[in-house]
Amino acid sequence: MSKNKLKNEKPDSKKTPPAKDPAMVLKADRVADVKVKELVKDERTHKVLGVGLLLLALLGFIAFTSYLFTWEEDQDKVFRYSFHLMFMGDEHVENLLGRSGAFISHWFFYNGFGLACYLFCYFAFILGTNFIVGRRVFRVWRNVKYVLFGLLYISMATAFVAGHAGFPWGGAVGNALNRWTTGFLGTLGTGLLLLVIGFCWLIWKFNFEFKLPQRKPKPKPVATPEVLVEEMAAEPEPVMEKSKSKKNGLKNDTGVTVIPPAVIDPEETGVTMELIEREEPVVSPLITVIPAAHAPQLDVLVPEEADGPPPFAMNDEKVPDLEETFAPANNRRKNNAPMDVAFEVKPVFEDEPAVDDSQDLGPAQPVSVDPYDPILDLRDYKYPILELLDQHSTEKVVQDAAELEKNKNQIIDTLKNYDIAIQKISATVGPTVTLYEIVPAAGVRISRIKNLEDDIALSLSALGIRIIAPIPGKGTIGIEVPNIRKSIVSLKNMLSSDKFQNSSMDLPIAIGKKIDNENFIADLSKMPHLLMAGATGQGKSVGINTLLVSLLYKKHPSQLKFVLVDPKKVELSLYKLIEKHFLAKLPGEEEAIITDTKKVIHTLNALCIEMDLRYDLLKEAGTRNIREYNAKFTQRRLNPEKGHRYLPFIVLVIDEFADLIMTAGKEVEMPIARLAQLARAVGIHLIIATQRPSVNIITGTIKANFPARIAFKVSSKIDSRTILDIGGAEQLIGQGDMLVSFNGELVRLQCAFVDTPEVERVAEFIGQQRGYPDAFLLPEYVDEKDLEGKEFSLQDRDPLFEEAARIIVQTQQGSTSLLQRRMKLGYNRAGRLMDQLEAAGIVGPNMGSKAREVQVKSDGDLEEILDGLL
Ligand SMILES: Nc1ncnc2c1ncn2[C@@H]1O[C@H](COP(=O)(O)OP(=O)(O)OP(=O)(O)O)[C@@H](O)[C@H]1O
Repeated sequence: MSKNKLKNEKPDSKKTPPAKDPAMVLKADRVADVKVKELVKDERTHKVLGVGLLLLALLGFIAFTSYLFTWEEDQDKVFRYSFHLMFMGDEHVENLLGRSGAFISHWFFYNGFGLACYLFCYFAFILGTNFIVGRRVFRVWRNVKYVLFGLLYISMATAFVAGHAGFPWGGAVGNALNRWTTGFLGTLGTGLLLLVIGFCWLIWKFNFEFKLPQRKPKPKPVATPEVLVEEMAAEPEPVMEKSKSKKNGLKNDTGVTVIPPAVIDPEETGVTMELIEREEPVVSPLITVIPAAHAPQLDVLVPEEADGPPPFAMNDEKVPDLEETFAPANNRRKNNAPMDVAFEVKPVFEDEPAVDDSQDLGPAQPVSVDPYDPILDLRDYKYPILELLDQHSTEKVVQDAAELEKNKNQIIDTLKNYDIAIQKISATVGPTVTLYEIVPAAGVRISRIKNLEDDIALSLSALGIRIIAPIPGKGTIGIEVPNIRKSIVSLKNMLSSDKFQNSSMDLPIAIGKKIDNENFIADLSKMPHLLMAGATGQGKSVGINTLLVSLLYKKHPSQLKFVLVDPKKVELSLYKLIEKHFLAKLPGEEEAIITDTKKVIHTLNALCIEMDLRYDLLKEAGTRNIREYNAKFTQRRLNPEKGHRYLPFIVLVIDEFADLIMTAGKEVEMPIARLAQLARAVGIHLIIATQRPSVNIITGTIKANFPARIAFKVSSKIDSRTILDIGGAEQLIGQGDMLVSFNGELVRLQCAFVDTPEVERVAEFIGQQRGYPDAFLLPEYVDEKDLEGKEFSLQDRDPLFEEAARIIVQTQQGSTSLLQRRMKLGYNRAGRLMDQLEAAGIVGPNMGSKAREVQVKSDGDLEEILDGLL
């Protein structure tokens, strides 16, 4: 004993007296406590426990089965020696598991539950499996209930059937239950009770259908229109049914509920799915892509168990098998610590295209219960088809095993240099970068890794490394490393995805793919405005085209209008082809795409007027937002005679914001800030892009009102902070590599790519169709300065004077806001008109909040007055 003590003592223990200080004792206790906790939590402990339980299940099974054949021979000895039998070396028993097998199985069978004892083996098996696999393959609580029920029912039933046989079929428990119940209900009653319980259990489990033979249906009377309407109302809308079926499963003809595989939650159902049951993985010469919804975790380090082709591809000519690929790694394993770390490559996610190329992409046309449908004006309008877009190179993500292996080792080695041990590392290969997700060994603080962020980045020193410590919502650390072979994300693929096709968003924009290759599709109307920045040549213009084309594929010209501001004069000029369908402009303007700063100011102010007008309309209609308003309007509950109209969404796009702020400063900033603050509810949304994300361009006022921001690669960490409030965008690798900050989350995406010729084809496709007679006209804006100093006289009266006079006399309402709405005017101009009408004697003086009195009562009188003014 004393030797052991000496062994455990540290070399310098002679110098340090044994710690008697209570604080130190406490501390030591805490350390021990922490160690025990870690040990309990450690996944290796769980695995060891799992193996132990499986062994127990197997041993129990062997002992019980052997007992069935040997109980007669061994029973005597067990009765005689009881548990001492196990320790009596000279006693021979017949049970395959020897004396302990004989005693334990006797105890379980004879004193316990008879045949039902096998349920204990079953329970040890499911617990063991759960521990080894590390998740709930079987639901424990449900199985506890089954086992308890089974123990009681089976033991009693077997005791009842076996009667007074020598073998303990139902064990002591079964016999006792049987005796009591037979005394209580009699033998017949007990038999019936057991039958009924068994039958009920089967019904509960399998839910049989009990059907009486169907009666011949009576011929239906011919449906009257009312009956038809009722039936239609009772029938769920097909679109609704589809979305419902996604969640809850779909009833088929046989009444069986079919749950799509992706919906089955193993946690929920206790069912695990195997790859074999599902569609074949998509195999390309470059890579095996397993759609994520179909793919459970795939551990590539177990090649013998991997079914089907390997998840890697090495190069175009040669696809070696996994054993070959990992041979050098395995050899190194003996003397290289990094190899001990579990390494897992996550399968690549792929969205299934929902439609074929030639399909019309318009949203499902809602069944209109109301005669008013905004799209009827251009009822023949065809949504652009996917064939107009190109597939850019291979879309398949390339997983290069050698590259993954090399990076993984470098990461492990680097972290080892900083004394950071790793428990597990997994890799998710995205289109441009691979995310290595690291689970640090127990006891390693994430904050330590965070502090070492710069050093680690330096040691890994590849261009574009970004460290995320910790990954939000997980206790892991992410290291993003650029791929040697990057893949382009074609907009075509994103637009054909199920997610985009079936989206019910108001303004869906396909932005790009996440690192796990999931399509990132957002609703601009929820964002509700977007700020984009990036140094020149990093993918901003492509990004803007991506957003615009996404919207063009999903919206009808009656539902959406763009206001395009392009100070560079070239970027957005392609869109002039769709002027009569999708563009908005100021009245009297030649060009819809605005390139001149002065006109930008006018347009922004006109948009502010449109916003105010829309708010008036919403208020009058008693609605809170554009959706409610338009719904009411299409139901014909709003009177167009009173100025109500269907409101399309308006998206303002400014391609180079820096130029505008430099030349016009506050004049541009103020209306933009106002729109950004208020325009969301009335369906006006802003997308603002800039090359120079400096603080004098993206001012506090602007930033505060643009919660959604996109950063392409920028030139400095400061720029990244200006746009995202955090560094990282300077580490991006360009060509559409981007960070999106939205809803408080920062996501790295590869922007979807759409080339200029594709945009041109889409614009031509739309442009050659019948459009509206003109672009959508914004309200007129008259600069205050232009009017200042002009003495009012009837000779200088507004060109709209006569029109205003007619409206006032026809409606007999002397209201300024009526003029604003009906004539799409700003408040100032409508006010001026009203003053002129007063001067001409058409309306009375201002009466505060009440409408003015209309002094001319008939059209005839008005014409006389107007003639007199000429
Ligand atoms: N999403 C993308 N995927 C692949 N390549 C891209 C992507 N976006 C941009 N690129 C490549 O980068 C080039 C420059 O992109 P883009 O013209 O959009 O840059 P920019 O930031 O708008 O530059 P500038 O500000 O000078 O107009 C493109 O011609 C294309 O080759």
